[in-house]
Amino acid sequence: MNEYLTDMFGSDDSFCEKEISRISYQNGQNVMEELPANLPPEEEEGNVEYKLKLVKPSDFRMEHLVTQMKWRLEEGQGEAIYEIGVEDNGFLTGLSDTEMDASLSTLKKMADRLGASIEVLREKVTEVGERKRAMEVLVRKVPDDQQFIDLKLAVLGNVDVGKSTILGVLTQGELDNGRGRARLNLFRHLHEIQTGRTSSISYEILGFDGNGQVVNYSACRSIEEICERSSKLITLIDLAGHHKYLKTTIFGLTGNCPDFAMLVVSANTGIAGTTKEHLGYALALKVPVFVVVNKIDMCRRAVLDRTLNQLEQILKSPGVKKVPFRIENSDDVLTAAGNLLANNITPIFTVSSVTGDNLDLLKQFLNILPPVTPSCEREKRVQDMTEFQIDELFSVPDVGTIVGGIIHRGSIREGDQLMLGPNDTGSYREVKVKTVHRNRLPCRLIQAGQAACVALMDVERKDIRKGMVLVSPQSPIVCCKEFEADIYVLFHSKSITKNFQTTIHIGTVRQTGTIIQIDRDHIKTNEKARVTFMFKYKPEHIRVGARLLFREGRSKGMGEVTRIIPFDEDIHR
Ligand SMILES: Nc1nc2c(ncn2[C@@H]2O[C@H](COP(=O)(O)OP(=O)(O)OP(=O)(O)O)[C@@H](O)[C@H]2O)c(=O)[nH]1
Repeated sequence: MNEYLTDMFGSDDSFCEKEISRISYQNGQNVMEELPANLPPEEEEGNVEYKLKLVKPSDFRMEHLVTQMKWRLEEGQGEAIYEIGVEDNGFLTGLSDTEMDASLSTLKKMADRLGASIEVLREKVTEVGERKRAMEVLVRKVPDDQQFIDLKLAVLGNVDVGKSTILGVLTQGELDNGRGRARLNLFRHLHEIQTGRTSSISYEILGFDGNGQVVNYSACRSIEEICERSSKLITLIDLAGHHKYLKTTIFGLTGNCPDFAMLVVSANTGIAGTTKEHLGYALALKVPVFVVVNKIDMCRRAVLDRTLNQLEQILKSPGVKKVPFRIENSDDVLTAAGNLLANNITPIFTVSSVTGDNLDLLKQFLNILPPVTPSCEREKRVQDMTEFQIDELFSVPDVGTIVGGIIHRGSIREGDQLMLGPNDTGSYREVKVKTVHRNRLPCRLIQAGQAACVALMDVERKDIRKGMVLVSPQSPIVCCKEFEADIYVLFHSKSITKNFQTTIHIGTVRQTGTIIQIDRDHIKTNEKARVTFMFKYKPEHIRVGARLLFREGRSKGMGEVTRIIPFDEDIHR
């Protein structure tokens, strides 16, 4: 973390101007070059496979090809990219039409054997001498232990930029009228309909079928139907834009562990209000970001260019160090999705929710967004002891108490015996899982990384609070009221000393805490320190290595938990 990120959180709104004068930039140009004529050499690991041709393979070779496809799909958690007509060193040799047709037919047979679908993403035609073609194909197969491939996407941005509207348009399949029509069905509370502002977190889903076609409410009547028809499902987490709801927004971001964040900016107002702060939080939590500039129907080209330039300066600034990449066509979408994680690219879309301009590019991008966690890491977490973090509570007549949240480790099945806690005195109690639901549908099993709802037997709602966990009975207890952390102050008007009180966010834990020890007299903006925090009210279940954010008024900081001081009830009496 360096000092420039503090500009994201500081109260100094002249940041953009300062940055513009500090950095030279190529006005309006994509920093990425055009897709090269050749690709980088094939990598052994990962989900991308190069195949020069797949013409009439022998039975023996076919077996090998199918096994290899299965492995590539596992590497990509259900998605693999095949580059046909490309040599292992990345050279785009290309194939004649007949060879390409035969290769695609073999690829289709291989996919059929595994129950996977194929979708051609793009084609390159080389015209030097004889006409030759190379193709990029997406192979998708929902892993056996999953109902669909799923990703979580947090939607961030200032108030009124059109976050709920974009979600409404994507999930309902109907354009907006510029006066709030599309966002209407996303609101949860009466006061939200009255003010038009999102104050709580709402979750929407957008599906894609095996051919990359959108599956949403335009053709489906229920969430069940969307889930059934989708092979990839994106959960869109609509977070509030207004400053007043910043705590809820941070909670949504830390508690939901999104795979990606979509920062929405209004073309006519540019970087305003909470935009920089939202971007800063996503960066602090290391969530990959892409930007959607909305409402392009409302402004002149010059105004849009000013917004884009402003954005590019912030993204390129030393604290952010991203490569802004404007998306203008389908080719850009594929380049951006392929480079998002490895090459620090931040794609910038320019759309209108009223005219629908470029929304097809955004949908295409969402369809091919790759999974973030490497498959080996995911597998390790699935095998680990269970830990489910609670971020929502419901009481349903005839069912009882239901907890919603994310399973970070292990798996949960109906009938499992788990420990629920910590309560106010730091203890955990045995509970039995009645049923498990994902996307409002019952399911057999949930696994690490998934968001789900778990109905518990014989537990009263009043005995549970957000931030509690469900863990395996064998799990080591990591409950504490005091913990050590390395912190970094993003903004404080003076200096932070011992006894400083702040709201601490760690995953779904949100509680006031006090610095009771600090390894120096005081810390100011841009400075680091090792501190000991003490929660004000009750012990919490947290882990070493967890990222934390703290915020009080205009003071903001981030850090990492380095040591847990195990909670001993007697000491705290
Ligand atoms: N002309 C035009 N209006 C839009 C567009 N997108 C959204 N709007 C309008 O902008 C207003 C604000 O949209 P919302 O979706 O409520 O904004 P929001 O970012 O979700 O706001 P918060 O929930 O308060 O954070 C509504 O009246 C929309 O109809 C667009 O592309 N063009």
